Amino acid sequence: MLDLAIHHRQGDFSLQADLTVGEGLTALFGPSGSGKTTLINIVAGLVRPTQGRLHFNGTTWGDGTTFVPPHRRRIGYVFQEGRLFPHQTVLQNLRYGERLLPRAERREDLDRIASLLGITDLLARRPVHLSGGEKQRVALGRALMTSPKLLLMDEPLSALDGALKAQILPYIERIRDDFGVPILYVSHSVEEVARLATAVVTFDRGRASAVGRPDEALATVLHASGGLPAGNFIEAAIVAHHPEDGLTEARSAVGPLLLRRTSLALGTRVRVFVPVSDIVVATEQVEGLSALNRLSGDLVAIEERAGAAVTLTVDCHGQMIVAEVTRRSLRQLALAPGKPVHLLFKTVSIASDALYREARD
Ligand SMILES: Nc1ncnc2c1ncn2[C@@H]1O[C@H](COP(=O)(O)OP(=O)(O)OP(=O)(O)O)[C@@H](O)[C@H]1O
Repeated sequence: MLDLAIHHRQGDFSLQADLTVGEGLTALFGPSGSGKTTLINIVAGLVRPTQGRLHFNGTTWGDGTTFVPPHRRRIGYVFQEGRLFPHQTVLQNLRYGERLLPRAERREDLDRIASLLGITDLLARRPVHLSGGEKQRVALGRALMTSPKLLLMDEPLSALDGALKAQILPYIERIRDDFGVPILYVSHSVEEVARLATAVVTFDRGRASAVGRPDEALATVLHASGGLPAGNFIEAAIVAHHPEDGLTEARSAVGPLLLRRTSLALGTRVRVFVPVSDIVVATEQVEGLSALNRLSGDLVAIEERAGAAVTLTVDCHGQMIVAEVTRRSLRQLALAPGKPVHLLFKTVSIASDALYREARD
């Protein structure tokens, strides 16, 4: 467990963070320049905070009197662009991480890591002969070969295009699920965070907010930023498959959900992303509509935005769901806080890549 309370000033920028980070993958999420990299550099010992304390699993890494240098923290660090040693082979790059450790502390097996990351056939190559995605997998392997107690990943996928990203995501999921090492993961990408994170710390102009659930943190951030694709993350468990209709049924706190057919096993926990733009708002139960998903709740907030759009927040059995209507619909439906509403959306509108497997049971 990582426990920190720090204040750091660099130039005009100041960072304030008071957090406890547990196991799993904790995403550090926020706009450019909000302090994410500064925070992980402080955790790594590469930047010494102006003030504060940092403890890891009961050991003090830094406070007013103690400062544990980076190489004694047992941290694996994966950077945006890999930073492999260009003149060494993949095997030598992997062994490098291991050589930093006394023999008795080497826990990781090279064959296992190479196979986990799908790089066994690349061991004799030099980085110049690897694709971007392969390089990043080797960088992940090198970090794991140091038998780290904590992994830091600073936008490890941001230099890769969409298809390569999609190839690497499952490897990061495996590391998260198989290694039992806490991961701090810096990202700008909602999709990455939604898929990978078990917890999220949001950053806003140097202020790191407490660790929260991914769906709540992301919904709040998207809502506040007005960023697209704004939407709702609904946590659910797969309860039935209906192959005859090509549908999968899931149960969630907001009600039953019908999804496009997936091959996930019954009981698997998923996060379903429902874009705001896909939700239709009704004040009465409507029949004769093709939308298969219907949630009910009470309107709790109305926020008029620039242009024609109005954002509604609806309390559906305790979870806030955000929807959007036009000003005209707001008037015509006489929407007001406290009014019961129904939210309808089509099953088919849930894109397959918006269905995320939950990290842990
Ligand atoms: N050595 C430094 N001296 C002064 N200011 C710095 C230094 N390093 C970073 N900064 C400033 O601190 C702020 C936070 O930077 P940081 O790299 O932590 O942000 P970030 O959230 O990781 O951004 P990005 O997502 O773009 O990587 C920025 O305003 C940056 O310009």
